Amino acid sequence: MQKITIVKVGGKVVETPESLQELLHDFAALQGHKILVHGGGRSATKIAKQLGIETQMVDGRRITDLETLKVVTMVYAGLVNKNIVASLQAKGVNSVGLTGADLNLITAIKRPVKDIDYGYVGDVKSVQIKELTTLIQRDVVPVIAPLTHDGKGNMLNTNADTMASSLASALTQEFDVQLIYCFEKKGVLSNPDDDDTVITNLTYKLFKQYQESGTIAAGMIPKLDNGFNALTNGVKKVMITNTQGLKEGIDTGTILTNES
Ligand SMILES: Nc1ncnc2c1ncn2[C@@H]1O[C@H](COP(=O)(O)OP(=O)(O)O)[C@@H](O)[C@H]1O
Ligand SMILES: CC(=O)N[C@@H](CCC(=O)OP(=O)(O)O)C(=O)O
Repeated sequence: MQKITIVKVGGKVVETPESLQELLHDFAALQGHKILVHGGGRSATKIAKQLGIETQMVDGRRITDLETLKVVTMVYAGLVNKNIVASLQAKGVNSVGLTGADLNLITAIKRPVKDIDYGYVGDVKSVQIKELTTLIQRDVVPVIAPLTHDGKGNMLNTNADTMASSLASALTQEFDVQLIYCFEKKGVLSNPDDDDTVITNLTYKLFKQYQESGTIAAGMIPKLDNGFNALTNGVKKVMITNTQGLKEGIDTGTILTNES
């Protein structure tokens, strides 16, 4: 089976031009088939503010009302995605920017309202990899924005970590998949205030213990849930790291493991 690397890059890296360029430089140097999934939550919040739209967050999660949906569609599928594609072209990487609506790649269901109404947020329903695989086999590098569609004509805002995990899981039908979550820290830390406390191998059991003690918190919880889901679904390797971890042949950061 051919190999593929899926890199997910988060909001803080995307938002700072220097760190984004460093990431794209390392991504461009990666050998073999690859996909970049990007976030951009912080950029969306900033542009919304400039447009006079206030961002509402509940427990760190965005409430996507109709006006916010317009903003995230413009920012994720437009500003962020196309700037990444242009930068990759400048580095000799022939890439194509896609959302989940393009090629009918990812359909989602609008999240049902329980205690909180998250608005136009999509929970992934299905991933169609046929057309994507054709592009990949032609050495095109897909750059994927965190948006899905509901099949009835509506775009939905979907968490970028979940998009990456769902894509990685679906692509195991055709490829040996490795998934790398790239963010601003060296990895998952056993002391969140000390960057030199990277947990090199993390089991699900240990993750839950750290979550219970509050050591692993906030955005790291859904990121790890998504990462372990991918591992369960047959993804060969899941790593959480910074841009350093992308450099060929270097295993830095945290590797998720099934062994206990
Ligand atoms: N134990 C931990 N180790 C590393 N980061 C942690 C930990 N606990 C919480 N975090 C937080 O998780 C955040 C990453 O989640 P998130 O902001 O969703 O990532 P992304 O930048 O990919 O969107 C980090 O910025 C960090 O503040
Ligand atoms: C539904 C949902 O959570 N959507 C996210 C999509 C962007 C994202 O995931 O960006 P980061 O990777 O930078 O956090 C949001 O709007 O914040």
